[in-house]
Amino acid sequence: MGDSVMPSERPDRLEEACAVFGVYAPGEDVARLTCFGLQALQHRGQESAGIAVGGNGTVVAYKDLGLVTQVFNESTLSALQGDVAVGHCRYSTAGGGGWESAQPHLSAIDDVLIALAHNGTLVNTTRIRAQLVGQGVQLYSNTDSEVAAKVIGAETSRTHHLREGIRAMMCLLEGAYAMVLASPDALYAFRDPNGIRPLCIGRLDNGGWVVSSESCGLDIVGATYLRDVEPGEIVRFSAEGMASEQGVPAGPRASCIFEYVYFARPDSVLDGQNVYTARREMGRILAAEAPIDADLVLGVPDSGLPPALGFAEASGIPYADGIVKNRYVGRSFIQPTQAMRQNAIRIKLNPLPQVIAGKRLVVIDDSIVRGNTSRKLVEMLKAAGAVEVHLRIVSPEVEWPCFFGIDTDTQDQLIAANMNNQQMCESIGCDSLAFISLEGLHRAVTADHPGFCDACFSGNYVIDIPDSLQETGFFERNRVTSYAGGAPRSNTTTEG
Ligand SMILES: O=P(O)(O)OC[C@H]1O[C@H](OP(=O)(O)OP(=O)(O)O)[C@H](O)[C@@H]1O
Ligand SMILES: NC(=O)CC[C@H](N)C(=O)O
Ligand code: SF4
Ligand SMILES: [Mg+2]
Repeated sequence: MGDSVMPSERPDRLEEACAVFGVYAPGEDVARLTCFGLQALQHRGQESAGIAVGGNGTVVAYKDLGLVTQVFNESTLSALQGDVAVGHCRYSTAGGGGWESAQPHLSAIDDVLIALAHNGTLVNTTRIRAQLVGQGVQLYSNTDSEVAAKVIGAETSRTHHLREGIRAMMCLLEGAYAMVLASPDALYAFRDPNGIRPLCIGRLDNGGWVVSSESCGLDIVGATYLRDVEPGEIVRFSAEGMASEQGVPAGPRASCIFEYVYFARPDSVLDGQNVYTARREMGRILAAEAPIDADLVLGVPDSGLPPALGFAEASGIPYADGIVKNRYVGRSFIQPTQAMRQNAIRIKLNPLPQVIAGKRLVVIDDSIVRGNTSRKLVEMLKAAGAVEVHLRIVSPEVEWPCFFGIDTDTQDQLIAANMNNQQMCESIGCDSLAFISLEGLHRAVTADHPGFCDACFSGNYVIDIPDSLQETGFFERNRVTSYAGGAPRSNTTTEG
């Protein structure tokens, strides 16, 4: 295997983040609860789904390619009986898209199995994978996540303590990880030292425990939100209750700010901040930062709707439903043919000429990555009779790739990394284009901690990006440079 992050076959648009879910609840149908949790988190990844259940001295798993409801039915669920379960929905960032890369990944500790589910991307697995192979450990996929599972297995075999195995993995592997792990009799949850991807804990009425990427996963199974897993923390749920320890020291806090803009569901609360409220506030702030004279404010469904409401409130321009979304078209469920791909947005979005004809529109979307969505959308809106289309985007320009669990493409594909505002406007065909400022975005998101990752906007990566990944992600001119908004630091390290 080469680099951890797939260098080729990137998607056309911003993609998702993966979901993890875990339950410890003896006496409950833990697989069924996990299946419901995964359905609430389906927006985070649609390539594969899997559930592993621990009990009776072992762990069994079932996983396949497809959506949760395609993979699981009554008979697959009823075969998964136990006290503890972990589940996963995947959007691949490392390794291929085949069955063997689907999660959870199993690992053997002598004759006992464990199952691991991972959201995030690890940036330094190449050398560690080679070491594992050298030790005779068999890996079945080329994903970063399976390397983590096998490190935990190998280190636990050596030390005879699962927590030591998890701790060793946390010391060895760098990058973003929110993970849940099932053993035959306990559930573990742990998060990288920077807390990049989200992970929260809830409690069932009967005393069971639930862990979920987003709090909307707790809501669907009737669990009460307790708190988020802390950066570097290992939490264990078992017959002795909940026990916490610091696996590795916490580093600078860098929770993904893009979760609030696009990835997470609006009804989720991440680290104390509700996503809907943050999105509405982003719209308000953008209205103050980039005012425009227009007749109507439209949001691009779904994630553009709350900020459009905020923009309308702050600007006094009436809000209107002018774009209809086909809710049965998934994010990456049915891949269109090449010819259809050009028009993919038409499958999903359709303007309402009855509302927009003859009107000057402000159109709010969450992000522009390659610019394909906005270009097609503006064309459709003008064909439907809009006289002016002013695009307002509630994230700053995406100019840098993400190496922490999101496919934001390589720098040469990012429109804002290649064009200035006027060129983007011409390329997209809009009458004006403005993005929220980075400072404005930070002001809209007030979580219970001060630290966010905003590297895809600022180029300020909290973890050094290995040379091998820089070669696939960055422009030549941006390699081996220092940046970080006036606080220069190297973004270069040699893996290994
Ligand atoms: O500039 P681009 O490369 O086109 O990417 C940006 C678009 O990608 C996302 O939408 P997407 O259609 O993926 O999903 P959504 O329906 O959840 O908004 C995002 O909401 C933007 O609309
Ligand atoms: N989006 C994610 O979190 C991906 C998890 C993991 N890196 C994989 O590719 O399977
Ligand atoms: S680089 Fe962007 S998308 Fe990736 S973790 Fe940081 S803020 Fe989130
Ligand atoms: Mg969109």
